[in-house]
Amino acid sequence: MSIYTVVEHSELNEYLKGYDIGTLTGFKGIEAGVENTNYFVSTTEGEFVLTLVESVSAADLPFILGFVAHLSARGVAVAQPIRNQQGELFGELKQKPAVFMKRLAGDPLDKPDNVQCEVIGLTLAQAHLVAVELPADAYQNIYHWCRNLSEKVLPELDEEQAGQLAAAVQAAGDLPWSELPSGPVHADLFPDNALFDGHNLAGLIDFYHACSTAYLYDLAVTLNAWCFDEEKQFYDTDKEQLLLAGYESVRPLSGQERQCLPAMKRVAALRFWLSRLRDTLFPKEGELITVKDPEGKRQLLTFLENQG
Ligand SMILES: Nc1ncnc2c1ncn2[C@@H]1O[C@H](COP(=O)(O)OP(=O)(O)O)[C@@H](O)[C@H]1O
Ligand SMILES: N[C@@H](CCOP(=O)(O)O)C(=O)O
Repeated sequence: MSIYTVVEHSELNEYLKGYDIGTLTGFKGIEAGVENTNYFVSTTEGEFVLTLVESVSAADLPFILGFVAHLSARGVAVAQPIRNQQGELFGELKQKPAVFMKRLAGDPLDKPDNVQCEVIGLTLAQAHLVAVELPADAYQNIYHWCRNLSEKVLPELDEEQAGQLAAAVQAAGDLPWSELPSGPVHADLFPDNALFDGHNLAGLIDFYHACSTAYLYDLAVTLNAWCFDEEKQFYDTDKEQLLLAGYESVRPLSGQERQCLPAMKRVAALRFWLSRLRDTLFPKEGELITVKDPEGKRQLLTFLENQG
């Protein structure tokens, strides 16, 4: 559980006065999540999720929440952000940017099945098609991001891991980033960021990694997260084929994207190995904090490197 910032009843009551979503009847810290503080909030008007955003600054939120609001308005299955009485998508509570979203009915997935993989592939492609309508603001060069973080992390690693990390960062720089179709993407579409009710997708959540970058990177992150079982060290090719088929039923990959996909899956593995290393080696302070094991992503990278 990650609750970095504790909110009192009176503080939430006061904050709710800036919204037209009823008065407070109850609230509870959420026992999942890694990077932000989340509460389930019940009011006389319905069920909501309050997020105190810890992972990005307020300056990033117009892009992130504008992207989610656009997806929602265009009918992509995402949690709907709530505007306050000033028409803004976020305010401030406990000196943190604070966001209300409608609470979705489903549950986050742990181990997705084949049908859920196909559904997520299709939904991801719908998001990419609609994202094309937005300006590609907040461009993130994933290679530079990895290179910068690797400089901080490398001195802490043993020789073998440092060698693997440095080689993977160099390989990430070899991809033709500027030639690949790019736009706003989720960038963290793990199964715990998709709420399902059986095979019905209630919606995608947690857009706080959203940025503009190659759509293929977003697809690679999603493939790795949905098809690789970190405990069993098993990349499920049936799931991969179904996820890709779902995706390409809406947005077929170009020849270049298809050719770059194996290398991009290695970049995606590297990206999350690095962020988990950072969170383990340099933990944030907080009341109750979940840190995911970096080793699973290093093993995924090794698996993908051995595949060639
Ligand atoms: N709109 C929503 N509807 C229902 N549950 C939600 C919603 N947003 C977040 N949650 C719950 O909160 C948990 C943590 O949210 P998440 O955005 O993944 O946090 P973090 O950014 O800290 O990783 C989710 O796993 C889910 O249980
Ligand atoms: N998905 C990332 C961690 C980011 O946390 P999230 O809860 O915001 O998705 C990982 O698995 O390393």
